[in-house]
Amino acid sequence: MGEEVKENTINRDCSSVANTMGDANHTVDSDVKYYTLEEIKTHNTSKNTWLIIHDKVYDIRSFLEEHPGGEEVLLEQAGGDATESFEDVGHSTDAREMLIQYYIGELHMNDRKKESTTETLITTSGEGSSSWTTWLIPAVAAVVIGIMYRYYMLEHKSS
Ligand code: HEM
Repeated sequence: MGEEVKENTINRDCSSVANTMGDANHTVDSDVKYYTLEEIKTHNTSKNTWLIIHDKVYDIRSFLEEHPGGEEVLLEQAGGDATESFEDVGHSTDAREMLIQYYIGELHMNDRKKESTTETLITTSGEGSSSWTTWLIPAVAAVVIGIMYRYYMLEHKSS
């Protein structure tokens, strides 16, 4: 009981923080609860099990015994980000749809990884430079061959 009251207070605090974050959230749905990583980490036992998958927070306490992959794997990830292990297994569409039942909120914006944005930037710039060299090397080669051919023809004519 006491814990529930505490959680509600934290949730309200978090969503008010999220509401003040402005453009980072685009339109902020006031019904969505935002949880900090610090709070999620405290839900790491078999009686109190939260997981993060793709920046969404799930309370999977009631699902532990039902999980076809066993409860151990879930408990290993409890209180943390299970996105990678969840994806590594290659869960079915059914498994993904099941997640909805356990959804309780979102990972706080400040605790989300920014890696994906960096990766995209690196990939984009990498692709850009590779397409540039793709046409430059054959173009230079064609010009050099053209000049060599011209010299060869001139020499051939004069002799
Ligand atoms: C709440 C999150 C999860 C849900 C709803 C879920 C659901 C399911 C379902 C329905 C299956 C049956 C196969 C399928 O339909 O894909 C399954 C299998 C499996 N899951 Fe999960 N899973 C969750 C999280 C995880 C995590 C975090 C891990 C790894 C750490 C994991 C590991 C496995 C493994 C290893 C199997 C294969 C079991 C087998 O084929 O013997 N699952 N899961």
